[in-house]
Amino acid sequence: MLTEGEVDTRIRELGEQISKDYAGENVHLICVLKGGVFFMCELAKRISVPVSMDFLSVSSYGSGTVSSGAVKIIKDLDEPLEGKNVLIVEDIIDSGNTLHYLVEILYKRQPKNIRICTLLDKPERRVADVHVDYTGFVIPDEFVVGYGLDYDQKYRNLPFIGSVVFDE
Ligand SMILES: O=P(O)(O)OC[C@H]1O[C@H](OP(=O)(O)OP(=O)(O)O)[C@H](O)[C@@H]1O
Ligand SMILES: Nc1nc2[nH]cnc2c(=O)[nH]1
Repeated sequence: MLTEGEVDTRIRELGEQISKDYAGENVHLICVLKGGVFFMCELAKRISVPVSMDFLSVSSYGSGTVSSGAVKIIKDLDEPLEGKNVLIVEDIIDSGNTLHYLVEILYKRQPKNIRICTLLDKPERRVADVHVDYTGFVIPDEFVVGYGLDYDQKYRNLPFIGSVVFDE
């Protein structure tokens, strides 16, 4: 769907935009594991203001076989967020549930502000409201892998974004 060159060029552009927007400030990048890790590392290299980084992992609350959409933190951040310019870095926003609930949880830690940067956005699938500040690419409703995104924990290491064709 997207070549390595297209992704790299877009990440460079996002880094430039973020560096302008945070000029004179620090930015605290938060990676949502595992998928966000490749994008965050590449993005961090393209940001010219001082950067700090932290990592968390979430899982969804299930109720029977149906998920409520809400998430819980299963690996928390190492550092407090109070007074920081927080930029959450994600590989993809799909239903929006992960970020909708995560932002709600993290705001309680009194950051100066929280913004969201995602490499990919599938707006057609949105069910929860999320304000996205930086988007790499808006993509159609197809299942994608690569650049951190997995299929059954595989293909995260592909340096491009591929669309998976499932057999009928
Ligand atoms: O907008 P949503 O519908 O909530 O989906 C987006 C979330 O799904 C993916 O994570 P996943 O749960 O696959 O975990 P992973 O990053 O460890 O693969 C992705 O990295 C986002 O965190
Ligand atoms: N790997 C992968 N994970 C997702 N999570 C939400 N949408 C997707 C997708 O298209 N691919």
